[in-house]
Amino acid sequence: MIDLDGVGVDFEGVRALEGIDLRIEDDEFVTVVGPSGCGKTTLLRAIGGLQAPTAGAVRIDGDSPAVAQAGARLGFVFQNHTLLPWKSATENVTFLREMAGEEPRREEAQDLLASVGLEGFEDAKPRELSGGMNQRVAIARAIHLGADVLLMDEPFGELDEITRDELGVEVRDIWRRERKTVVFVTHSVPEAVFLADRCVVMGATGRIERVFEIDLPTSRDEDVFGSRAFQEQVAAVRRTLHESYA
Ligand SMILES: Nc1ncnc2c1ncn2[C@@H]1O[C@H](COP(=O)(O)OP(=O)(O)OP(=O)(O)O)[C@@H](O)[C@H]1O
Repeated sequence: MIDLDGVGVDFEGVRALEGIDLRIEDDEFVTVVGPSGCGKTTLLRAIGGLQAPTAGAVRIDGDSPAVAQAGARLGFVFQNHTLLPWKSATENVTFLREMAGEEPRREEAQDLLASVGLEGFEDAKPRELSGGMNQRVAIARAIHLGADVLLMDEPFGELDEITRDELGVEVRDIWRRERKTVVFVTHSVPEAVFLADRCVVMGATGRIERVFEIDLPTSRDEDVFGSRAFQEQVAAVRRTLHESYA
């Protein structure tokens, strides 16, 4: 369980986060949505131990994020996939465990690559793969690391809309299969609603404006985008954002 208790972050004169109280249960898929500069990345960095809060505390199963990170319980997937350009897809997936002194588990890595749609690309280098394919490798890498918690910051931000939709469906499938806790930051309202069990809407002041329980089937495919339930919830989240920024 991830517990944020009164978390605030100040950067010399800029209040990026204020009074964030949020509890994320194990195996939950939580999205964080809001416009540029509202503090989404800072929130994710605070959860991941990459940014120390100036107020309040973050706990992951009772531990500090630094302890959780040292135990490889946190996996990061960022907009820029941060793969090593000279390594193959398989080597990029196994690399972090090797760094920790383990024997590479190539077969397991290749099964994971197949499960994210990359069968046949095991030996390809990042430059030989599209942006969406490289993000799939980065997701496989985080899962291979054995992290219980995936922290994803705009991982599809640079991809075209169709690829984003496809990857969204895949990430939900992976999440269901692997039983991970996911915190996923995006500025896309439809993406935030499609992926989430709960969607956290950030307000202009670096605060949580509202948390929506998303009422959609657990198993979701592209058909969800056309459903009335989906469109109504997208509209409700949009209304909250517009009210907050009015
Ligand atoms: N290292 C830093 N030093 C100073 N100010 C910062 C730093 N990091 C973030 N900020 C400021 O904190 C606020 C929140 O930034 P943050 O990156 O968390 O927003 P965001 O919602 O993720 O934006 P985006 O969607 O553009 O990535 C912004 O005003 C930003 O300029």
